[in-house]
This record gives sequence, C-alpha cells and structure tokens, in this order.
Amino acid sequence: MAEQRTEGTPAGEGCGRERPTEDGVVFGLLGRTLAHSWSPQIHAALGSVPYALIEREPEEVEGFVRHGSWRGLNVTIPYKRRAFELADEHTPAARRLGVANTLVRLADGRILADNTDLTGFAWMLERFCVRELSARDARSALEGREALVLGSGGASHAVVAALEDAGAHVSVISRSGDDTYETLAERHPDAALVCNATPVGMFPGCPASPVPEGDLARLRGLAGVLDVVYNPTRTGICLAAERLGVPSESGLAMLVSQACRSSERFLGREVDDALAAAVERDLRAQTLNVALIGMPGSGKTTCGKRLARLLKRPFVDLDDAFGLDHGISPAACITERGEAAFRALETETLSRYASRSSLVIACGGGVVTREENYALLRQNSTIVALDRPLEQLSSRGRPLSASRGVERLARERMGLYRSWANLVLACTGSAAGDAEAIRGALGL
Ligand SMILES: Nc1ncnc2c1ncn2[C@@H]1O[C@H](COP(=O)(O)OP(=O)(O)O)[C@@H](O)[C@H]1O
Ligand SMILES: O=C(O)C1=C[C@@H](OP(=O)(O)O)[C@@H](O)[C@H](O)C1
Ligand SMILES: [Mg+2]
Repeated sequence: MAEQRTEGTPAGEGCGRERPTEDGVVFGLLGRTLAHSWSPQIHAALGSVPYALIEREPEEVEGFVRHGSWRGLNVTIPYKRRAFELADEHTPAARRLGVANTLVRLADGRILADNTDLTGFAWMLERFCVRELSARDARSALEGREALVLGSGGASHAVVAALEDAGAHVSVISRSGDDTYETLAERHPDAALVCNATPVGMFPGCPASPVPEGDLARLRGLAGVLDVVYNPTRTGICLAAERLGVPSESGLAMLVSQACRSSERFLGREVDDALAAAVERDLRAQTLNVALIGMPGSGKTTCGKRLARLLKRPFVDLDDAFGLDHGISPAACITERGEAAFRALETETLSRYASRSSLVIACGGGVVTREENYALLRQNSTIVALDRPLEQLSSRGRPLSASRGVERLARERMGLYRSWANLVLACTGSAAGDAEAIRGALGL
C-alpha cells in the first residue's frame, strides 16, 4: 500500500511507517535495548518524571527526536553520535566530544545537545581524589601524573577529557594499537590512576577484570582505580584493587551525577550535592544483595525468608538453588561424591546468583571454605554473619556437622565468617527478631 502523506507535511516527515506523535513522553532514555537501565529510578528520585524507556531501531531515531512530544532525553548506545547530529545547538562538553547523552527541547522548539557523561565522570573523579586520595581536588592529585584509560570506545572519550582537565598525562590502552593490555605494566609502571572505560566486568560478565591483578600489582605508583561500570557495585578490577590495598570506586556515582546534570537541564533548576548523595546511597542500598553466612543450622535459611518478606525482595536459598541446578541435594552430593566435588558445583551456583541485584541470599554454611567465593559475594552483596551459640545449632540433615562435629567446624570457620562479614549479628533468639535487627542495622 502506498504511504499517505498529509497535505503540507514536508517529504519524509509524518510518513505512515513512522510512529506518529509519541504523545505522553516527557522525559526518557533513548536507546536500542534498555531493559536493565536504572535511569527511571534515579529520575523518579530527582523529580524528572514521567521518565520512560524508549527503545527504537536506528531508522526510527530521527523521526522520534525531531517530532516526539518529549521535553528532555537521555541517550545511550548506539545513538549518542546521532543525537549530537540531530541537535541544533551544542554545549561545549558535547561539542568537545562530538557525542551527546542529553537532549533538551528549548522554548523555541530547537534542540540543545549536552554531554553530562563528561561532567558526571569529572564529579566522581573530584570526589574520589578528595575522599580517597586526601587531595584538595582532582588537579592537585593528578596534575603531571600518569593516568591510564582502558578502552577507546564512547565512554573512553568522556573519561579522557575529564582526566586531561585535571592535568593528568593520559594514555589510552586498547586491544589493538601501540598501547595494549599486554604491555601495560611494562610501559606504564608509574601510572597513578587506572580508569576502566570498557564494558568488561559488567553484569552478567562479572567479576571479570580487563587487567589481571598481577599487572595492576606491577604499577608501583598506583594510587587509585575507577570504573565506569556500575553493576555490580564492586567490579572485578575494583575487587583486584581492594586486594592490593588500593582505593577504588565503580561507576554508580558517575551514573547518578550524569543524571543530576541532565535533570538540571530538563527542569531548569539545580540539584544540590545532598540530593545527589541521597539518590546514590538509596540506589546502592536497594541494589546490593543481603547475603547471610554462618554456621550450618545458625538460621540463615529461616531468617533469610523472613528478611526477604520484610524487604519485599526475592529470596534465594543457595542450597535449594544447588538442587535445582545440579539435580541433587547438597547433603546427598557430599555423601555420594565427596566434599570437593560439592564445593566446585556450589561455587558455580553461587556465581550465578551472587552477581544479581536486590536479592536476599542464604548461603550454605561452607561457602567460606573457598577463598574465591569471597569475591563472588563481595561484588554485589552486603555480607551478614549470623552468630548463634553452638549448643543451639541443629546438625540434622547436615553431613559435615554430623561427621566432623560442630565444634571443629566452628574452629575452622568462625574466623572466616567474621572476617568476610560487613555485619556480625548476635542472634536474638527468634528468626523474626534477627530479620528485624538486620534491617535496622543496615538501614533498609
Ligand atoms: N533464630 C532462631 N531461633 C531459634 N531457632 C531457629 C532460628 N532460626 C532458625 N531456627 C531453627 O534452626 C534450624 C536451622 O535453621 P536453618 O534456617 O535451616 O539454618 P541454616 O540455613 O543456617 O542451616 C531450623 O530447625 C530452624 O527452625
Ligand atoms: O556447612 C556446610 O559445609 C554445609 C552446609 C549446608 O547448608 P546450611 O548451612 O544451610 O545447613 C549445605 O550447604 C551443605 O550440607 C554443606
Ligand atoms: Mg540453610
């Protein structure tokens, strides 16, 4: 069927194949696949609402940007360049990078493009230098020092620009070209800061790191590690930095900060630092899992169910998940195949669930017996150890408690439970009381 054109409509506009007016969209995020975006939550807290997720195919972008009813848009991959091109005016940040993550409809109908990824990263960098490096500001921490930026894609340009503004000597590390990951440690032993601007380590591919820990360890002057990836809360490279005693931060602050700067453009008012900090704190609290560890029979499963109900979160019992994943219960697996075989499979199950967000997770009592399980939990969970008097622990259906004895297990493990935990809860005597106490202590 031939396309009908309304009288007076310029060619190519308002044609039948385009979505018509997009009525109802006021603010939103434009991209291709957006299911996992956290921007709606952030903008709800900032007041830039209603805020929609707007998934469009490449051929639909121009029509939507030019003729949609929107007042303000965030833009993500793969449309940041296109957004820049479709705008009539550009802020200095957008012009400098040639890509836009923010579009604003001006009063006269023209479109302004901004890049708040640059200002967002600059804000996170500034705060990191003050808080973690005890510097007056980013410039006093970085001027004349070497900073490495991993990756040469879209996010990399914003990171490089912010670091150059702070006076750092920036080298971009990429898979091809002169400066590769293979030669990083050899060529840049004095780098003070490493910033990941690749998607390596992003959920669900976590906790991978773009740089092996051994190479980070060879950077003699390394003072900090930053990541633009914000999910999980502690990415693989941040966990590696943590093990080396180097301060690190993943990209949640940048995500929130770029949203604040966009919201300011959308609504024509300032978002103060206190609101930005509150939004970041709430988002972190909502998205981190709560993982319960402790002796077998200490009440992880029982208390976890209660806590999940209290917090209105999904509950995962890793022993049950183990059964579903591997078709055998933990107890039967230990008895029939031995503990080592069980532990390997347990780590597989743990890694699938612990990378997710906003769960209450009850671990098996032996999760602390494998060092690698710590990073899996730490990446996106607040770890809570239940401390219940040994004489109250049940050994029923628990082959290790029965064969080795609870006292010996406690001697082997209590130190680990305590050192892995962000919070050690002396059990109150009831699972409901324990759940309430955890909620209170974590401020959830
Ligand atoms: N806070 C508590 N006070 C008293 N008994 C409890 C408490 N939490 C759990 N229980 C009981 O202790 C036993 C072990 O609890 P469970 O949740 O299976 O422990 P875990 O998952 O740590 O092995 C169960 O019989 C349960 O009913
Ligand atoms: O302590 C352990 O080594 C174990 C504890 C069990 O979980 P609970 O702590 O929930 O009993 C279960 O994972 C398995 O039998 C091994
Ligand atoms: Mg249990």
